[in-house]
Amino acid sequence: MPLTVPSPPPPASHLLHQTAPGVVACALSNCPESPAVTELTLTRPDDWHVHLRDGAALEDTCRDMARYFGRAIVMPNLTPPVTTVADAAAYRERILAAMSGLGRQFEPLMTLYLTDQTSAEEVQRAAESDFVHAIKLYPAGATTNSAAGVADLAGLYPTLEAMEKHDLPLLVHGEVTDGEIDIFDREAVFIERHLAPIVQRFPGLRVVLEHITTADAAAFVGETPANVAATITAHHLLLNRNDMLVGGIRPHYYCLPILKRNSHQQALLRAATSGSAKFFLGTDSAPHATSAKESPCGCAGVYTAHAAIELYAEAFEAEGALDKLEGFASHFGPDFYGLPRNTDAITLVKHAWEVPSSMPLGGQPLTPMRASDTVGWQVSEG
Ligand SMILES: NC(=O)N[C@@H](CC(=O)O)C(=O)O
Ligand SMILES: [Zn+2]
Ligand SMILES: [Zn+2]
Repeated sequence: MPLTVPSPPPPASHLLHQTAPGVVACALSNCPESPAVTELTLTRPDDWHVHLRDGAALEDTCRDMARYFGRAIVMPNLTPPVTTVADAAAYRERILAAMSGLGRQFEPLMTLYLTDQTSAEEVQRAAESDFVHAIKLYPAGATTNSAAGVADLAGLYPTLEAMEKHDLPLLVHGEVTDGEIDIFDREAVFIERHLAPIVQRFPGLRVVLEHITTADAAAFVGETPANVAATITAHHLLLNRNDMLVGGIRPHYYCLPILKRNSHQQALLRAATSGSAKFFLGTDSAPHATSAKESPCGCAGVYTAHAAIELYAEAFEAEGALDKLEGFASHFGPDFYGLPRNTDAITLVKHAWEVPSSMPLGGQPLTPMRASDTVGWQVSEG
């Protein structure tokens, strides 16, 4: 008599179809019971930190951004920076004009650039406008176009008080600029010296620590109340400093805050895939012409807008956490900003495609992330 071998029970961590709407198979990439996910439908995502630049570049950055993102928090670090509601209104019109030929619904969410001169009246005007959604703090000299940033953080307290009162979120490039502090430590030192005191002093202020790069930042945000959140980029999830520096220096991976060691990358992956609503998608896609990156003094910034959600899908897939992508990419950002979630959807398919070696940026060549290499996911319906 043949023996009937009962099929083994599914592994405890088996993620069935129903656990995430749109996931067509087990979301564990190495699941022995079920084939890997090949298709994923998500609520339309938004990008909560992007650089669209200005002038001729806008047409190119907007084209990539409007492919499937519904909205984006647009960084104000132009030259000169966007410091007033009137500046933001004019910049928004330029973005909408660049978008107009694309036949796409896309909403730019504008931000102001905080300076030592930002007044409580400007904060109130921003809060009362329906298109300025946050104010961005760049410590002076910390990153690209930050020369006009804040020199004296304590001097800003009246402005932060006004932001807390009007419930206008503070976005933070969290790095100290002190020449004594090693570049790899600048985020952790900023948190200890500046961010922790701000969060303590203004408990009602909504704060987003942007593009976090360290275990220290993930832990700080994880431990604070719900008014403090963080964005995480795709490149900080996919890369660490070895990718940038071993076997030759790769200037296209140079960004700020700089890529950290592998243990920090692992902490970011854990935070992004944890399901915590405090961590959400912000690409920090930051285009610079190839000539400005491949230079004796190259600019900081990685361009990912051409493949953003696809790169995040790779990172989440490698963690066996594709079922956590929708919360991170499409739910937690609007929830934090007090905006409705998008109501339509996009579909990603597991299909490798090649990124061009070069893309245009306002008439100049730009080298996108994964240039001449493949990305494993593709948006099939935007
Ligand atoms: N991230 C970067 O490396 N660069 C950004 C600025 C920023 O977000 O810090 C840029 O504007 O180029
Ligand atoms: Zn920054
Ligand atoms: Zn940025």
